[in-house]
Parts: sequence; structure tokens; C-alpha cells
Amino acid sequence: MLYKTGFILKIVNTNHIKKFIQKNGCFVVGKTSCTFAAMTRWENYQGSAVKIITRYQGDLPLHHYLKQFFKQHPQMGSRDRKWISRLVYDYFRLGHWALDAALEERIQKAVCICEPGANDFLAAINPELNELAALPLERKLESLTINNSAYSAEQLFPFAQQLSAEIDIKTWASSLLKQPLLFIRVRPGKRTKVIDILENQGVDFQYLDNEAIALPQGTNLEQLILDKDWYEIQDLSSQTTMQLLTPKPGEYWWDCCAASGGKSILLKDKEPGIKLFASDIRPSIIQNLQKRLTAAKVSGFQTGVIDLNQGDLASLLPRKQFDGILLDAPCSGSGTWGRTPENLVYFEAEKIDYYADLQWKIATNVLPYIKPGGSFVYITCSVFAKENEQMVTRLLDTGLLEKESGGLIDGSAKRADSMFAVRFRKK
Ligand SMILES: C[S@@+](CC[C@H](N)C(=O)[O-])C[C@H]1O[C@@H](n2cnc3c(N)ncnc32)[C@H](O)[C@@H]1O
Repeated sequence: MLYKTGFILKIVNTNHIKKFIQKNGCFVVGKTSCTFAAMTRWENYQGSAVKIITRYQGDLPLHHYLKQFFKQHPQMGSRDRKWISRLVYDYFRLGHWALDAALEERIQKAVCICEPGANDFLAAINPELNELAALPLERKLESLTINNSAYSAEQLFPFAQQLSAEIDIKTWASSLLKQPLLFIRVRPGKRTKVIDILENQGVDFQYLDNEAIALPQGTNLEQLILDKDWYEIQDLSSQTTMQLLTPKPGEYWWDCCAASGGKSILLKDKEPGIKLFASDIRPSIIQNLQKRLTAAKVSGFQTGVIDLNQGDLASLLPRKQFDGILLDAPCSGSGTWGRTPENLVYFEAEKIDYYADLQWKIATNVLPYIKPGGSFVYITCSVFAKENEQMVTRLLDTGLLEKESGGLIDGSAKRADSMFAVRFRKK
């Protein structure tokens, strides 16, 4: 803005303007009177958030989009980037509630609702809302309207009809208004070392059951824990799926939608004595998996690139049958929308059928490769019945499987993702 207003540079000392900008965020010229009006740092943040929300079309993950945006605006420092990102993420957390409202109103109310208390942005931009921001979430939701529209869970989350029966829409929708925590899984034998570091560095952490530790979002783990094989970043509910995995030494397991290998490492940590085959649909994904497993010092695994949406897989597999198959299926990801609230706004309900069809095809294509008596673990990070309970019913109807245990893993009260995981036994 400063550099467009060339004539100012002629009449005012440039250092003076630079100092002014550092303090206030920017500098504008009143068009008619030629008097100078200061745009505060906070107005600037709001302006940038409006720009981002207007331009973003949901076609790539929001964190990638923000990264690109900040790359194009290198003058923004880390504090600026953090604040602008917070405003944008809070905006999307409101889901479909009053999407037609003016962006500035919606951003300010989103910050009031989603931030845990009074904050510098609202103090500067809207002190009245800042007073409300200190109240408990329920009180804020009762007292606020956006563009004259009152809050309801169904307005925020219009897919209530599709939810798994165990999920209460009110609790679910309000859980989306809070940013989830960062969870790590401490690798075997590293618990004391990791906890010592976190304590010595004064990190505000919570040690949970098993190997899980909850940390505030934004904790810079890479700087804190230099040994990368001491922990894995893994959501709490994803860690909980470990309870269903029962690999025994010498068994041969197939992680058939392995992505970068989060569950492969989980399997190997649970039972290092298994042999593991990990596959996914694209070579680049498998290259990442190989790097990640090597960095995690995991050995004894083979990999493959396989599209499971096709019939005869036998020639692509390292053996005819496996003791266990883990299918962490491609899904709507709706159980993780607390972390990716942009999907709450851009998701189209027809996609649920697309994923359910794909999950069915993949599951029925891999079933022949499980030994009789072997395990089949089906996992999604979805909260939709069609991808979860209804898929279990369809799989049981094949007559090939018995359900052993599992179901919904509701992470909403723990500020974690929600997942669905079931272990079957092949008859
Ligand atoms: C939910 S992710 C798996 C996450 C992984 N298990 C983990 O713990 O990090 C689902 C994976 O399924 C893969 N996928 C999608 N369609 C596929 C197909 N037709 N055949 C094989 N894999 C597929 C995706 O590439 C994606 O990596």
C-alpha cells in the first residue's frame, strides 16, 4: 500500500513512514482530503483474512493455500501469519452458519466464539465482542446472532442426517468450534526421555493413557525433541485403533492403504516381529512412506504400489494370503474436520456415496487375501453411517466375516479426531 502511493514518498520522510508501518501495520491516504489515516495492524489482519476467504475456493487444503499466500507476502512476520491464519480458521469453524453474512462480521463473531477468551484482535476491533469472548462457549452461542441468524447445530453442520447413530449432533457441532489439540505417540522405550524434555522445557503437556501426550497446537516439537524417532505425531483416536490391532510374532500383515505409514509404524511398534507389506495407490506416496519408516528406524517391511479399485491383485502381492489386513480406507475425513474446517464448508454430501462405493470395492477386493481365521481391521476417520456402521453390515452380509470388536472412537470430548475402527475375523 505504501509503495503504490508514490507522491507521499516525495513529501514525507520515508523512514518515518516505515516506523509508522512497523508500529501500526500500514499506512493509507485519505482520497479526498489528503490527510493520513492509519490502518491498524488488526484492521490489516482482518483485511488479509477477508482477501483469503474471498479467493479461497476449497480446491486445495487451506494450510497449503495459506502457505502460498504468505509466500507471496514475505513482509508478513510470524506473528502476522499466526493471527491471519487464526482469523481464517475461526471463520471456517462456523461451518454453514450464516454463510451469507458480511465477512467482517462473521470473522469477528467467529473469533469471539472459537477463541478461548478475550484477545488482542477483538480488544482492538470490537471491544464489546471482546467482553463476550470471555464467557463459556454455550453462553456465547446463546447470546450471539450472525446476520440476525441464531446458532443451531444443524445450521453449522448440515449433514446431521448422515451421522453415525452414536453421535449426538449438538455435542458434535460444538466440538467443531474448538481447535483440536496436538497429539504425539511416544515410541517404545522413549517415554521417560520425552517427558523429561517436555518438563525441563516447561511445555504445557498432558500425559494420557498408553503412549499418548497432548500438547497445545503450535508446539514446536522439531526444536524441542531432536531425535525424530522418539515420537510420532498421531491423533489420539488414531492411536486408540492400536487396541484393535493384534499382530503376533512371525505373522505377515498387509497395510493396504498405508499413505505415509502412520499405522504401519503403529503395527511394527506393537509387534516388531511381524513381517509387513505396505502399499498405496501412487509411487510418490510410497516413497514418502519409505522415508518415514526409515527415519523411524522401522525395518522388516516391503512396499508396493497397488490400485485396489481393481479385481485380480494376486500378481501384485508378495504372497497369496496374509494373517492380517489393515484397511485404513480413503474416506470423507469428516471425523477430522476440527483440524480442516474448510472441508466443513466445501464438502458436498454426494461425496459420501462416492467414498462408500470405493470403500466397498477396496474391502471386497482385499478380503480373498486373508487367511481363514485371520484378522481384517477396517478403519475410517469419518463420522458418517454409510462409511461406518452400514459398511460393517454390508461386510457381514457377505458371510465371510465375523465382527470381533470395535466401533466409533468419539474424540470430540478430548479435542481429538473421531474415527471408526472394527476388527473382523475371517471365517
Ligand atoms: C486414510 S488414508 C490412510 C492413512 C494411513 N493409513 C495412515 O495411518 O497415515 C487412505 C489412503 O488410501 C489411499 N487410496 C485411495 N484410493 C486407493 C486405491 N484405489 N487403491 C489403493 N489405495 C488407495 C490414499 O492414497 C490414502 O493414502
